[in-house]
Amino acid sequence: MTTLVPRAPVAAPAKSVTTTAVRQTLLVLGASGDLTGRLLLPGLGALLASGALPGLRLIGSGMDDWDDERWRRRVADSFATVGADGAGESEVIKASRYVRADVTSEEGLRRLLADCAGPLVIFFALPPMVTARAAAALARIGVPPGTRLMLEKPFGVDRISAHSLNNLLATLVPEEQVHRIDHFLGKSTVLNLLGLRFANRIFEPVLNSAHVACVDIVFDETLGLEGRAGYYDGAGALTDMVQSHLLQVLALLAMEPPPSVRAQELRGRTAQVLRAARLWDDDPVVASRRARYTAGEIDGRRLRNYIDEPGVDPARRTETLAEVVLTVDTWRWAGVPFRLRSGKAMSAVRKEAIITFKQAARVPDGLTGYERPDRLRIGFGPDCLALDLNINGPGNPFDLDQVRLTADFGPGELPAYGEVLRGAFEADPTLSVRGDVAEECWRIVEPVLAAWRADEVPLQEYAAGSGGPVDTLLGPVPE
Ligand SMILES: O=P(O)(O)OC[C@H]1O[C@@H](O)[C@H](O)[C@@H](O)[C@@H]1O
Repeated sequence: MTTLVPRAPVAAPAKSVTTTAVRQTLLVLGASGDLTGRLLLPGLGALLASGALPGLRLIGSGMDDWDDERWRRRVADSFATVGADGAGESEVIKASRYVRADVTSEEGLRRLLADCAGPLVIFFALPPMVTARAAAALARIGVPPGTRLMLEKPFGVDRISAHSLNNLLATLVPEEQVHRIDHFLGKSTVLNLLGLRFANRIFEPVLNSAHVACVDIVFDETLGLEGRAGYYDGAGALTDMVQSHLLQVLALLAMEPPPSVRAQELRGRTAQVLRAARLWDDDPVVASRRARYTAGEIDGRRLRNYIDEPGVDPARRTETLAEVVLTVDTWRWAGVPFRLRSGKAMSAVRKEAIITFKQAARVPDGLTGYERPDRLRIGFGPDCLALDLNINGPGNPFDLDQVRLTADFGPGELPAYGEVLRGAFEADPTLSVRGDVAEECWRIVEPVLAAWRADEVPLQEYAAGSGGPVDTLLGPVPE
C-alpha cells in the first residue's frame, strides 16, 4: 500500500534577475523639470552606485535653453544627494548630453531618437497633458524595437484620459514594456507585505472579515507644498497620494495570495482586488472628506496658509488632505472598511497601515481591563512592524495590559525610486503599474472627484501643524 507522506514545502526558485551588459540609453523628456531633479536623477544615481546598472548613456532633453554643462551639473548635484559619486557615476555624468527639443513635435523627437544608440528607455518626466502629446507624436514616428517607456504618475488626469493614454502607448510598444512608475511599489516595507502575509502561517488565516474590524492606510506628512504648486495645485491630495500610492498599498494588503511574485501573477492579483474595490455605500458624500491647511507652525517652522503659497490658485480649491473609505467586495473582505488618508502639513509624520482586529470572542469573567483590540501595524517610514496584544502584564495578574511587540528593520538595498527604476532597466515590469490598474484606480476615486467638483463635500480647513480637520470618517485614526 502506498502511504501519502506530506511533502516538505519546496522553496520557490529565486526571482531571476536579467541584467544586460549592453549599455542602455536613457532619454529623459522633460530633463529640466522638477520631477527629474527631485526623483528620477537621485533614484538613478543610487541605482548606478549600487552596481546594478552597468553603465548608461544619459540624454536629457527639454525646451529650456540649457547646454551640456548645465545639465551635467544638475545630474552631478542630484547624484550627490544620494552619495552617488563613484567612478562609474562620474563617467555617466561626463558622457551625458543635453539636447534642446520640443518633445511634443515629430521633428524634435526624430532628432532625439537619431542621437540614441543601443537599447533605449524613454522617461516621460512631463505633466500628464504633455506626456499625452509627446506619446502621440512618438506614435506617429515609431520607436526602435525593444524600447521601454517609463512614466511617472499621475497616469492621465481621469479614467478616460488614462484609457486614451494606454491606447496610445499600446500602439508604440507592448504593455510589458510600459513602466508606469509608482515608487511606493519599490518601498521595502510595502514589498515586505508579501513576505509578512505569504511566508508566515500566523497572519494570513486571520486577514479576513471574520477577524478584521477595519484597515487604515495612513500617510500623513509634516511637509507642506515645498514649492511644488506647479504640479500639486492641479493634483491635490486625492490624486497625488490616494488614487496612486495608497491604492497600490491597499492592493498588496488585500489581494489573494499569488502563486508567484513574477509580473504576470502579482499584477494579476493586484488588478483583481482593485476591480473589487469601491466607495463605501457607493456614496462619495458619506465616504470622503477633504481639507486644506491654513497657516501654522511645525517643529518651529512657520508655514503660510496654503492659498498664499506662490503659484497656488485659490479658485481651484485644492485639498491638501484627502480621506476616503472603501469596501473591497470579495468573500474575504466584504463589510470591512478600508480607510485611506493622506494629509500634508500635519503635526506628525504617520506612514502606516493599521489592521484592527475584532474584539476577542469572549474574555473570561474575572479578567478585567479589556479595552483595546489587537492591532497589526506596518510602518512605511521608518520601516517597522508592530503588533499590539492584550496580555496580563505587570501588577495585578487578572488586569489586562496592552503590549507592543515591535520589529525595526533596515532600509532596502535601494531607495524606492531606484528599486522601481531597476525593474524598468532590467525589462521586468513586476513593480510597474499595469495599464488596466491605472484605469481602475481612477474608476475608484472618480465619484469623489465629481462630488468635490460639485461642492457636495465641504472643503474643511485645518491649521498646519495640527492633527487635521475635526470632521473625519470613522473617527480618529487609532494611536
Ligand atoms: O515618502 P515619500 O517616499 O517621499 O513619498 C511621498 C511623496 O510621494 C510623491 O509621489 C508625492 O507627489 C509627494 O507629495 C509625497 O510627499
